[in-house]
Amino acid sequence: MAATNMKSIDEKIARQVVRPRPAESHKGTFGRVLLIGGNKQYGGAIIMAAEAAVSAGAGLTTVATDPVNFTALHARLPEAAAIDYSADSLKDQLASANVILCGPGLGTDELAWRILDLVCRSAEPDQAVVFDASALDLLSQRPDLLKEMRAGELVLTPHQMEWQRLSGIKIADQGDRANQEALERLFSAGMKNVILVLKAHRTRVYDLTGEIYRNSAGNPGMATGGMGDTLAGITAAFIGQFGQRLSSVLAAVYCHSKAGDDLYESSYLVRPTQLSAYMPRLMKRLSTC
Ligand SMILES: NC(=O)C1=CN([C@@H]2O[C@H](COP(=O)(O)OP(=O)(O)OC[C@H]3O[C@@H](n4cnc5c(N)ncnc54)[C@H](O)[C@@H]3O)[C@@H](O)[C@H]2O)[C@@H](O)CC1
Ligand SMILES: Nc1ncnc2c1ncn2[C@@H]1O[C@H](COP(=O)(O)OP(=O)(O)O)[C@@H](O)[C@H]1O
Repeated sequence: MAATNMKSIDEKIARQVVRPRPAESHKGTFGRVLLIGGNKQYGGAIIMAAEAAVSAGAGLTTVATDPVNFTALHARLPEAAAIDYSADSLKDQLASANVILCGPGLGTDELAWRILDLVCRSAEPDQAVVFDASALDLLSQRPDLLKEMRAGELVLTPHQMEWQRLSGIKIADQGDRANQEALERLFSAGMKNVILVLKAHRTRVYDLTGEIYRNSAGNPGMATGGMGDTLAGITAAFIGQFGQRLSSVLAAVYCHSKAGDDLYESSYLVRPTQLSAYMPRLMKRLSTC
């Protein structure tokens, strides 16, 4: 196992990543993000993820979902385009995206398996893939799919129960050494750009170099369904506009929790949609002073 070294995820990292926008930029500068998920039961999950992606600065956002969610998505988020995730056009969308987020509210039925298989097989080295929620539950039954992926960057964002399913490590035993070893088992030796975001009260981020990062922000007001979908959307947007880099993921983790902390100062709980709405102001502050 590689040597371990703990670092803090704090405002300094976020400030280095969230820089002022170049004057001559356009929507294409900030990434094409494709979000896949939202079955008939969990349309809210992919809508929250998409709202987070748009609010965190994704240049172009497309949502591939069950058509039953189209009206709600268009009403809630006119900035995003929508396609049917069971249609052949998903292949074209997968080919043209810079960042693919797969999983929020996807479910675990046969269609979900087909979609996951397509994402795993089609991702190219110039693309980043973020797996969250249902996609992680499916991958816990077929972890071999991960080893075959060619994506330039692969980000897994499990909470502790999802990580238990994927790694086989019980929540009580999820120490740094065990987590690192499980990550190394899940991926081929040659894969470099793999990032594990293990969500909890103090989220930890691991990569295959042995570095470990511990989040310094976050609060119990964020313990609300949809908060992880929101982090996944912010993460995809940050990779899309700031690049396929570990620092983009660390900044996303920090900004998500810092936004939660700012709102928690005057509110008993933090709704995921409020957190998303606050993101542009937080990013402006981080980028300017
Ligand atoms: N409005 C919506 O449509 C929502 C849909 N969701 C989707 O629902 C699907 C299944 O999610 P479920 O929440 O039912 O099942 P999960 O598998 O996500 O969670 C199962 C249980 O794990 C436990 N757990 C233990 N440690 C935890 C930790 N550190 N953080 C979070 N949970 C922890 C919790 O008690 C939780 O009820 C996913 O696809 C997800 O995206 C959720 O994101 C919630 C909101
Ligand atoms: N008590 C807490 N302290 C700090 N952060 C929290 C707390 N509870 C939840 N969070 C954060 O909220 C998010 C919850 O993610 P997740 O459980 O996947 O939600 P969902 O599946 O409902 O979208 C994670 O980023 C987690 O770190």
